[in-house]
Amino acid sequence: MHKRHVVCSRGYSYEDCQATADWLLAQAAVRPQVAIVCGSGMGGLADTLKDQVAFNYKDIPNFPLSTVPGHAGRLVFGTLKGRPCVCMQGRFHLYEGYPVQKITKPMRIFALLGVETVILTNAAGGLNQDFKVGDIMIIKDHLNIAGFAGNHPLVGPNDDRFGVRFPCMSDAYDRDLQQLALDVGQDLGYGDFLRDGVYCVVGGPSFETIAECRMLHKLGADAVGMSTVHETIVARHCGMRVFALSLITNKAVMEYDSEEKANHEEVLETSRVRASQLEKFVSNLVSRIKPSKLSNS
Ligand SMILES: O=P(O)(O)O[C@@H]1C[C@H](O)[C@@H](CO)O1
Ligand SMILES: Nc1nc2[nH]cnc2c(=O)[nH]1
Repeated sequence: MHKRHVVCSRGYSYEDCQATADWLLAQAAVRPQVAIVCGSGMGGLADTLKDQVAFNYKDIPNFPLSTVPGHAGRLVFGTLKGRPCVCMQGRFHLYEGYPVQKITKPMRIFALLGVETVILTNAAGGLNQDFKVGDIMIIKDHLNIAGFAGNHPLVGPNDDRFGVRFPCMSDAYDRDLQQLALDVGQDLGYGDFLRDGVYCVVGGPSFETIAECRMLHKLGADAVGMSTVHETIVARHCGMRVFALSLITNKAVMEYDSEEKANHEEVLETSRVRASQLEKFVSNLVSRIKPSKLSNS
């Protein structure tokens, strides 16, 4: 009981999430079916929403703040090809010093807004040697190594109003949405740079050593990044469908004689180069997702 009180008082309780959702519902007329989280340098996606109502994170009650270059810190409501959406122009990462419950709180707020589908995007380093910089990887599964050791967003008292104590994750990434994304990619002529694979989350903020990259690749990861997995787990816990993609912004350094060095500038530059194609890809995907219930917006 005492422990529950401590967790609630930190601002992650059902009531805290509901208060933020109610505040947003009172400010914005759009009732979003789809929530989109923009990865590093991919915030331009949010600018493509029509009839926008946008909030700076600092003005939203009980919302975290973005601290990373390439993450603007705005929540944008609007429509994408006529579909009501909400877009996070900037996300939160463990390395910013936030507890994992805080960086995933927006997922719970989205569920309370009535969102059915979450689309997560990220920048990631390519571990799969067949991948090239600029490839888009549809995430089919993840490795949550920190989660094995207890740094997991669902640690703590479970509130059944969100979801069950022991949620299944073998279906974390919706297979129908993966197939739909492949179809969309083919239709757009993106076949040459569309891949699928396993994403591994690490804590960051340092990029990986050569030995770490080799280890993660041997463990089955095709790409490595610092986000997305925690959001996926919480979104699934709340019953939302998840589609996620990685833009391969750099090749993970796997050889000791390599002169390459991972850096955030390259990440942002690759995102900039692929920005308009990513926007097209996500907006076409959104337009082809079938809502499970009719929206009143
Ligand atoms: O928010 P994402 O996962 O796209 O950001 C990645 C991981 C780090 O925040 C940053 C490193 O360049 O990009
Ligand atoms: N951990 C990690 N995150 C990234 N985000 C973009 N590229 C990378 C990378 O190489 N490693």
